[in-house]
Amino acid sequence: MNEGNKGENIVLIGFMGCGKTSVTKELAKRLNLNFIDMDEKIEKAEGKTVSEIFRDHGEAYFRELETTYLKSLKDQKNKIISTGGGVILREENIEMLKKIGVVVFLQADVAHILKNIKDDHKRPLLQEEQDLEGKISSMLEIREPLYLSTANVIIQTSGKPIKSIVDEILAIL
Ligand SMILES: Nc1ncnc2c1ncn2[C@@H]1O[C@H](COP(=O)(O)OP(=O)(O)OP(=O)(O)O)[C@@H](O)[C@H]1O
Ligand SMILES: O=C(O)C1=C[C@@H](O)[C@@H](O)[C@H](O)C1
Ligand SMILES: [Mg+2]
Repeated sequence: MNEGNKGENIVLIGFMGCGKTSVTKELAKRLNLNFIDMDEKIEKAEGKTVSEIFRDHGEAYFRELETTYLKSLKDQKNKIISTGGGVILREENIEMLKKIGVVVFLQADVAHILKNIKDDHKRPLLQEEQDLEGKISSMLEIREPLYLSTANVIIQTSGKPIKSIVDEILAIL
């Protein structure tokens, strides 16, 4: 893998519903490596879903858990790591992500994101949103520059099947 050693992990970042978890699992299968899904690990450690953590303790508490969990990944090697969509909101997280592995940004447009999340109510920041499309657009406006400046590799995912996205990542790395 290029990009120096960087723990030889692959770290996937991107907006909610861009496909991080699905691509991570497929990449891990193809490379015969283990994967880590940060949201799933935090849920397991807390014994609650992400939505329940937001409901019971608020977003700030979840962000602390996210940073603490990220710190615990510093000695990981040869893993495919899927992050939460908001992991790039903290500068200290960005610095850690860059050290942990090669960072791949799955860049999706609003239509692709909307299609992937519309029947799924597990994302607290989008729950009970009347104008889902408008909300995604305004969040993307703030987050896109952060994803872009964190990433070593950018992959367009809109309209592509998971397998093609994985093929593209493997061709680049
Ligand atoms: N390229 C794609 N083509 C078709 N379906 C997709 C694609 N990417 C994701 N999906 C579907 O969209 C849904 C959300 O995908 P996934 O959970 O992988 O996203 P995520 O980026 O991990 O989201 P979150 O940040 O909320 O964890 C899943 O049902 C998945 O099967
Ligand atoms: O984009 C976000 O801020 C989030 C995305 C999810 O992966 C979860 O980490 C949580 O719902 C917050
Ligand atoms: Mg996910």
